[in-house]
Amino acid sequence: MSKSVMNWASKDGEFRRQVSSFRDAIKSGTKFEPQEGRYHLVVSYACPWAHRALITRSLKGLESFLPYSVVHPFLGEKGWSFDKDFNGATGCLIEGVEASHLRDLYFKADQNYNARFTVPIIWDKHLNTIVSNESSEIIRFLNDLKPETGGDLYPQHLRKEIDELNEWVYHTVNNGVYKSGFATTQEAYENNVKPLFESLDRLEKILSDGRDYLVGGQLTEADIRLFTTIIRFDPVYVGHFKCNLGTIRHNYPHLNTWLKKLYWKNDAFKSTTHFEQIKFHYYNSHRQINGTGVVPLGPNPDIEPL
Ligand SMILES: N[C@@H](CCC(=O)N[C@@H](CS)C(=O)NCC(=O)O)C(=O)O
Repeated sequence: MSKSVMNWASKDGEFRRQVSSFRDAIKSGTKFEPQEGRYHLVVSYACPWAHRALITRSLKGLESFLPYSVVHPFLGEKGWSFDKDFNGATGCLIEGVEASHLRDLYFKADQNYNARFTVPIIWDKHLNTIVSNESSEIIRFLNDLKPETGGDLYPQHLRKEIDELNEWVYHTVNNGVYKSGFATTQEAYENNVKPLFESLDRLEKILSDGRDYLVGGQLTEADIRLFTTIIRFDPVYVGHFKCNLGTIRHNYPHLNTWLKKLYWKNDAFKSTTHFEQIKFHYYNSHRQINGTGVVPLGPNPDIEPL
């Protein structure tokens, strides 16, 4: 790789997320046939993109079809590692596969791979390769694998509305927190943090009629995609990424209620959220913005009771 993995911002001070490289799907009639015992998910509990896959796996009852491994929450010079010495980190766990770091799997899949080593990935034990490292596509094909379980998270009649919402939420919220936090100029920071809060205002308005879900009166991927950013907002993004024009709990009552209901009423959301790993990862790994690695104790509690 030409530049250090710790080098997040471009020369103009703006953070740009790379385009994912492995873009296949587990799907009947393709080389990635749905088969028990064949696929393995790798996540970081800290990562909002990987969290999408964990929530979907759980909602769709794919626990035995898709076992998973958790990387250590510290993201170092060599990328994510399979160290186990942290509460909840599991080591590589993929039978017959030797890997000390996530990058080892990327190089087994493509020895010329020269982009970032990101989670989530889905590993294929038969073909020894990565099926996908793009969370937005992973959650779609997991949804399609078991249409009868957990409701349809991307129903035909709501697709247009979901796509439209996903589009601005992705750029200004999911990625907006990173673009604010990794900005290295005042201008880049302000150019991203303002649209982020405008979008939070817009979401607050959408939820102001007391609805439980963003689109169509039912749980969809739009809720999953927003949840994994909003659950990290007060504990991490407000302080670490300087997204402090407001907090969810104090300034966004409807978003806060939407968040708390998903978390407390649906175990797929609660059981996949690990605040200790989330806080440890961000505050320790990004030393360019938190030089000491000290993890703040608040907010208390991580998420308010219902
Ligand atoms: N587009 C990807 C983004 C995944 C991503 O950026 N993951 C981060 C963790 S939050 C990562 O693994 N970063 C490691 C690195 O960039 O070195 C997706 O949605 O799956």
